[in-house]
Amino acid sequence: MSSAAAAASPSLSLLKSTGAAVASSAATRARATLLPVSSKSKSISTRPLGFSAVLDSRFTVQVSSKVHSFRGGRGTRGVVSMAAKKKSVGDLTSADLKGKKVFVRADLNVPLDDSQTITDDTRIRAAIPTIKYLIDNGAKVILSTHLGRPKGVTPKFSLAPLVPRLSELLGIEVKKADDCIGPEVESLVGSLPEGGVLLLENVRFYKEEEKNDPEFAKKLASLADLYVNDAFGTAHRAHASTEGVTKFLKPSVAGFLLQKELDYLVGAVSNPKRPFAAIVGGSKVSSKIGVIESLLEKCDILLLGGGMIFTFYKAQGLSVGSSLVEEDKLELATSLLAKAKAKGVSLLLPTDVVVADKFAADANSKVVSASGIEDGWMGLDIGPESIKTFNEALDTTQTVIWNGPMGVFEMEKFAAGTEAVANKLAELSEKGVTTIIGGGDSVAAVEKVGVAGVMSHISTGGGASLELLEGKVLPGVIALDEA
Ligand SMILES: Nc1ncnc2c1ncn2[C@@H]1O[C@H](COP(=O)(O)OP(=O)(O)OP(=O)(O)O)[C@@H](O)[C@H]1O
Ligand SMILES: O=C(O)[C@H](O)COP(=O)(O)O
Repeated sequence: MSSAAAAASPSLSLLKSTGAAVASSAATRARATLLPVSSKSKSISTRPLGFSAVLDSRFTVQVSSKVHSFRGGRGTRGVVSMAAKKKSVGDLTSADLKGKKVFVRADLNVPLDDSQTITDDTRIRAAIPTIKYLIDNGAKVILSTHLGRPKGVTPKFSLAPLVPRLSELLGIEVKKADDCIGPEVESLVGSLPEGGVLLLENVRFYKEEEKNDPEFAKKLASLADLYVNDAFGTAHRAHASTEGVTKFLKPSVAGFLLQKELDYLVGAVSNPKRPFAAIVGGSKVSSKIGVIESLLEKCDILLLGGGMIFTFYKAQGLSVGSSLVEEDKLELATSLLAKAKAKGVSLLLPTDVVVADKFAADANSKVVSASGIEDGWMGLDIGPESIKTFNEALDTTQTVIWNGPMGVFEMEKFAAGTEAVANKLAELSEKGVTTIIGGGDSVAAVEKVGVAGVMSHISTGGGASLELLEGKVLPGVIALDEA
């Protein structure tokens, strides 16, 4: 049985009582979201986007002595810093590349099904521009990646299934080594022609990779003359092939994908066209604290969805039935709401939810107000009134970043909220709004809805994009040479 009886009036007074900017009507909400914006936008620098733009001073201190800080309205209350640019593969000409052995670290960690067929080749396609550029300029490409999290040599994590797709996309026959270091690899590298590509075996077959072992990094480096890091998805890992190797190879430069990811995720977020909205969902508030806190410093509007909202509801004194709640994060939820209020950020929590009588695709479900969740029911999606409110808020924006689904979108019954956000962002993107999808499940949702092609940027890194948005240092980026 499924009924969609939206309960009349959610307990907005409760939601408002701690200061969350949850307004009581769509019109009021629209005004609420617009009010803080003008005071903020005037004080933001209009520097061109570049991946040298960084989220906070921690990021830049180590890469440049030339750091400019901007202090302005609420959006820049944290220090938004700019550092000198990283050197890019595009800065290297055929004079630099012809005949040179180039170690390219990509993130080709793609999903494979039980028959070892690639089920999503996005990461392979994303790595192609850098490899092609190197091929076209006569370099000998030594391509390295990890696949999965193997413990030692594990046949199911071999890179062999990647070779046909890589060859097809590059239009050349890609060779594969059975190892990533050692005499056999050295001999294959020795016979690589200019414009040839050799794929090394899974670099995580060696435990030394994740330990960032200097001797292992040195062995990888000894294969090549210079280094290109295009593995954005792994840039948050200080591993031998992402960080260690840069100590032995000069120049060490950024690939085109890495550069594009940083342009969007760092550039657009630290210097956004305003109004700037962030949509944060996903299962738990604990895994998104850092990103929420960081975005509260920068955004004008914050929309929250997913399993985490029930911790916020409970912190407001609402009943949440058997919804996902992190009891030890109730105080934190209250303080995040207070922080949003103090910063003048328009924080919207869903005012209605889709509840189910069990966590299953065939559960009975109904729509209730945020204050109407009964015992025995769990919230698994945001409701139609919330979708409408979120859409109205998003209609006022110029930049939107989205991380984490609004509900259990893997089950059709609870996918409407996530799909509505995906469709809204597609519509806004077509109108010129900058739309950035921050990796992980939100990317899967956008692909499921079939609107991936229209977004301004879809990150290839789940964990890496989250860490970047939290303002954390990415070791794989820091280690690269400055331009
Ligand atoms: N109301 C809810 N109750 C329980 N689970 C939920 C709810 N809403 C969303 N989820 C689940 O949250 C999961 C995604 O959460 P997660 O925090 O991993 O998001 P993410 O940012 O996309 O993560 P990642 O980047 O690691 O994939 C989805 O599998 C979804 O089913
Ligand atoms: O899929 C990812 O997020 C990256 O490839 C990094 O993988 P890891 O989380 O196993 O380091």
